[in-house]
Amino acid sequence: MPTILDKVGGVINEIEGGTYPLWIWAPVAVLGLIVLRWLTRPEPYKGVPEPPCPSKLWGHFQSAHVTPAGRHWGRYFDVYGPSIKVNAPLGLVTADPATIHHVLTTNCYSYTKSTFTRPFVKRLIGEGLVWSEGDMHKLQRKQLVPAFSQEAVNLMGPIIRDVVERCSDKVGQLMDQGNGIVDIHDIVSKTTLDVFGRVALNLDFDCIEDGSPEIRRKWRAQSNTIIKPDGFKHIAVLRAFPWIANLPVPVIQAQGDVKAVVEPLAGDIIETARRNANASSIKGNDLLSMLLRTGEMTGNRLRDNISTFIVAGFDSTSASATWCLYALARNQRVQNKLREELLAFGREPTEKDLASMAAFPYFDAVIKETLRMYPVTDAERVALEDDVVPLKFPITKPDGSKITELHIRKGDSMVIPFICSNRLNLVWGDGDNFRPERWLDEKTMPPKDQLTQGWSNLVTFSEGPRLCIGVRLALLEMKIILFTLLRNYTFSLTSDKFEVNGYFFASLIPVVKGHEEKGAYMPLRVAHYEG
Ligand code: HEM
Repeated sequence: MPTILDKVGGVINEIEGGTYPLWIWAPVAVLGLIVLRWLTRPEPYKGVPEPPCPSKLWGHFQSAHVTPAGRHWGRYFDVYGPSIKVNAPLGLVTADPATIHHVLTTNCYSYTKSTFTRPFVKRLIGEGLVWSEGDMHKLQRKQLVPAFSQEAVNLMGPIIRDVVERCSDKVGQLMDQGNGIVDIHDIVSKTTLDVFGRVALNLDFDCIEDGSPEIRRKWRAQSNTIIKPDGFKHIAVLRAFPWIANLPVPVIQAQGDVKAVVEPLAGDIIETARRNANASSIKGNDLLSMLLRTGEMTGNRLRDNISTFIVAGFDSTSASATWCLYALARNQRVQNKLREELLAFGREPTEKDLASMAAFPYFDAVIKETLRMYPVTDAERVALEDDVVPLKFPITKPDGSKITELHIRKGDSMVIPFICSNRLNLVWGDGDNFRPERWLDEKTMPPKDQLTQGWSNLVTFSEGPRLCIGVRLALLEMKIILFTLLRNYTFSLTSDKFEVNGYFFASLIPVVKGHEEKGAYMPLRVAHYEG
């Protein structure tokens, strides 16, 4: 009985007027079908404006990398609106709130981190919550969420205060040693690393007193390698050929160095706890103790998540607090007004006071404005299936008609630069201005339907099922750091010409003009607050 393949082969043989064996015509037919499908595929993101490409060789990579964070895409959004299209592998670059909501919330599990981002995340922090996708993510999230409830986070308050008091004392010493100039980025990042040692593992890294040099040196080395002007080449090559991520190239594998230090520490503690105690007798308000008590997550998964919390939590929180102190140093009026409010409170605020912020309207506004202006990360996604995404801001075609939604094909990628979304001039009017007052009067805020739907209508902590799990912890820690330092010290710029720009690598790294060789650096003039 002739099969369908024999029949197709027969037809081809008839057309060709010859007789070809199956092993010749079958691959030719399959290849032909693939080429035909490829040639007739619909154009990705049809109708979306495509700004000129700055480099034939590097596309937008080089310019986006060497331009301070947000400015490369931001200036296109000012001209073309918040949806633009660029060459693969980036695809759609969007700050449109409706698209963002659809991708991050409504249809979150139909979009995954890209083939570039996932191996990078795995090397950096392991196969924990940030790395996981789909059902695995839902399960891990369910197991971990109780450890990040407001109640659980409030219990971490005393640990954070203890470390931050040490930080405040150290700032005084550094001030004396450095003629009043202190690298705020360095001391705040040591502080948050110490906080995370304690709140994640109940372990004292003692970074404030220059302990645990290995973790600090490795983190600094890897971020400073990537933010160098030619660091984009590593990223561009990895994006084009994601399989390279597995090669034993030092600059690539260095991205796993911090995990390599943290993981054995977490692994040892988990193993000791498993051997020595029954779960209910484990004491401590740190994340590991809490998770060991619930017993829902064990072994390597638990270890990878503890390592995830440290790496995802310490640098993002430290960068946010550092940018806040910088913004206050640039805006003395705001700093004075804020300090007045903090001192007027008259007693030590409890964790509850800090969580509600009802007593601190201006502090609340300053924190929101900092996290609007300086979101420390952004997102990339790849569609797992064909989809249609809505646009809040329709695209006007040359013939005057409007595009109100975009057709996405399986495999299409997109970039969501959070910093541009939070500063979109179309929405905020003066997106690049640090103006906490905008949060104090709802009438001066943009309409809600033009904003994203994450924490405080910002996308800083993402939104939807993958909203940052550590948001409450990050906010409490930031508030304790700022409250403590502003009560004791004043901060100002070192000179009128001081210029600092942010560059992305795992967080928003401050780089000072004229001191680029130092990498991450934020020198500020610090003095005791005399009252
Ligand atoms: C100001 C500080 C912080 C900012 C701005 C921030 C921002 C973010 C953002 C934007 C995401 C989503 C990433 C994505 O899906 O592509 C995220 C996820 C995450 N963050 Fe944070 N984060 C901060 C602090 C923290 C802290 C303190 C922790 C502590 C453990 C933490 C742990 C995580 C984890 C585990 C995820 C993955 C959540 C999931 O996929 O379900 N973050 N964070």
